[in-house]
Amino acid sequence: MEILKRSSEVWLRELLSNLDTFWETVESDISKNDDGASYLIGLQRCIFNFLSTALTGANPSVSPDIAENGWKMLDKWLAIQVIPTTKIGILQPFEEIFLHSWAYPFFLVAGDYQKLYNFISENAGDVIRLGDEEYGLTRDETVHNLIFVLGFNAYGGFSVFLPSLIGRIAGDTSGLQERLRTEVRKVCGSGSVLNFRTVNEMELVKSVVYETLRLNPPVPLQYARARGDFKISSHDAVYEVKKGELLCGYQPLVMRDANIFEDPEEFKPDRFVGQTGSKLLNYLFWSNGPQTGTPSESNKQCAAKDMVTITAALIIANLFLRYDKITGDAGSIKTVVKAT
Ligand code: HEM
Repeated sequence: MEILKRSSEVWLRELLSNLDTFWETVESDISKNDDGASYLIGLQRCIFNFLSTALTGANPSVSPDIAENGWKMLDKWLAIQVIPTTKIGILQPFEEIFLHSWAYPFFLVAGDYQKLYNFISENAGDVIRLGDEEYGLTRDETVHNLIFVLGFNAYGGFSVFLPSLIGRIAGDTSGLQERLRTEVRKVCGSGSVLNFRTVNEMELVKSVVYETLRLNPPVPLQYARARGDFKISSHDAVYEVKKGELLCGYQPLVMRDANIFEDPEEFKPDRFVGQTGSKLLNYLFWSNGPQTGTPSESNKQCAAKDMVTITAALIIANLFLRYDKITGDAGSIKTVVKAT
């Protein structure tokens, strides 16, 4: 949380400059390919460069190997951790036997991990000093924790979330793009620039972010072991939970609760707009807690709960300052029409 607070100035600058590079690459790829261009590699590169600089202060541009391959190193490190819990959908029981039955050994990614370790250790001086002076952490502890927050929480989370957000917008044919564009340009017109304050005024943009997280929570499962006996209530029943029992929360089910959300299976861009809409934020749980909650050391809610939604809103706003229209899906962009 301290790192997030300290990084707020760098955050916006790094996000926007890396997005410029990303969209320039997409434009150049589209111009070479009539069928459109896959953007996932460019997006991951963008997210990695932006987050590494914003969170740790280590800018990948100082290391050609990390700038070129850092995102790939994290992908492999993430893969061996999440494959045992991820449904692939191939023939059972082989998936259970071969993919979900053991933890993968660290040596498979040890070389790349060491490169990331050295990069952070050599280039994240301010944050490492902070860990030492304010929190009594050794260099080793700080670097491992930075790699985890950067690689798993931040890079992993955005790598899953952003394709579904971009795909939702690029694939829309209901007129949503026109409405988003109008809102963004109204707020950012007449001399106002895009920043945390102006993006906060964009009600529809924020609602689209929330609605995407409601229908496609990037981290669908949460587990926890009860620390004591307690009772948990649903709309119509109360369940007793005993100390030590393992609980599993499945977000896609929770956030399609028909008692709370009208037409729960439908993507409604305006769902969270206005006073009635904002009450629904009490039931938006993508961050392992309600959107109206506060992450703290005494809960397990995503430390970057607000940064994630505001960053996603900035990405949409930036898109509609740059383009009038885009078409594509969660993996590729087919066409872009530059802002007139
Ligand atoms: C789209 C991006 C993100 C998503 C979807 C996401 C989602 C989540 C979720 C679901 C949890 C709870 C995990 C659990 O206990 O089961 C969590 C925890 C956490 N997230 Fe995020 N997160 C994102 C981005 C970030 C970023 C950018 C940071 C950077 C600081 C961050 C830092 C954390 C931390 C430190 C925790 C652990 C909190 C604790 O255990 O007390 N997350 N995140």
